[in-house]
Amino acid sequence: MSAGKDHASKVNFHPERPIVMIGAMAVGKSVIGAELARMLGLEFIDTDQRIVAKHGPIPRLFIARGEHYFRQLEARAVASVLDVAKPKTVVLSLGGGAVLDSGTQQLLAGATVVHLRATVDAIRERIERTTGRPLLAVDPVEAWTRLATARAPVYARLADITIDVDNSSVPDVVTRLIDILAEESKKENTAP
Ligand SMILES: Nc1ncnc2c1ncn2[C@@H]1O[C@H](COP(=O)(O)OP(=O)(O)O)[C@@H](O)[C@H]1O
Ligand SMILES: O=C(O)C1=C[C@@H](OP(=O)(O)O)[C@@H](O)[C@H](O)C1
Ligand SMILES: [Mg+2]
Repeated sequence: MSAGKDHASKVNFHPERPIVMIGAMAVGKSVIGAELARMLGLEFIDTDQRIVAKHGPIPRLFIARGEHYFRQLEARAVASVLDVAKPKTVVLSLGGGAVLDSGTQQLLAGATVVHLRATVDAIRERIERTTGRPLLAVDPVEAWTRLATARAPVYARLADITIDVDNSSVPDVVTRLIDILAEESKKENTAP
């Protein structure tokens, strides 16, 4: 048995709704979402990965078709998972800007939404060295700060759970998150 299943069975946590990871660019939605899914024995879906698999790299899409087109693909990718009669209990990681779509915002009401939150200092190195995010192509630290600040109220409004990820390893964040999810689900199940 994997360590993941072991931990999950110890906390006896079986989610009833999809778990959706939101937050600013590079905070860890993709890697933490994937690890959370592995630990819980659930399917993992990343909307950006789905778009790239079907349409090619995001920077090229932004240049060839524009950001608006990308946002339509993104909203459709979210809807294909959440806008169905009985959404599967998957872990779904979104891109940082996906939550700006009003249809996506409505669909998130049927999910457990996890907001991963980081300060710019904690992720400065990541956004300076990585490529592949067209919105961070020029002056990444300034661009990240501007977008993260503008979107922060949306993340806060949509989140059921907010986790500060600064100075925490991926396994640490996942362990904390599973404990919180299990605790929340216990509260829901024992509520009068
Ligand atoms: N808690 C963490 N500790 C160290 N590195 C991390 C952590 N979270 C994410 N990373 C790294 O930061 C980069 C961005 O992570 P990613 O999951 O792609 O972020 P997002 O999907 O939020 O944009 C990746 O290289 C990833 O391995
Ligand atoms: O915040 C954004 O607008 C974006 C975030 C990216 O995903 P990550 O948040 O996973 O980096 C990706 O969807 C695209 O480059 C646009
Ligand atoms: Mg990602």
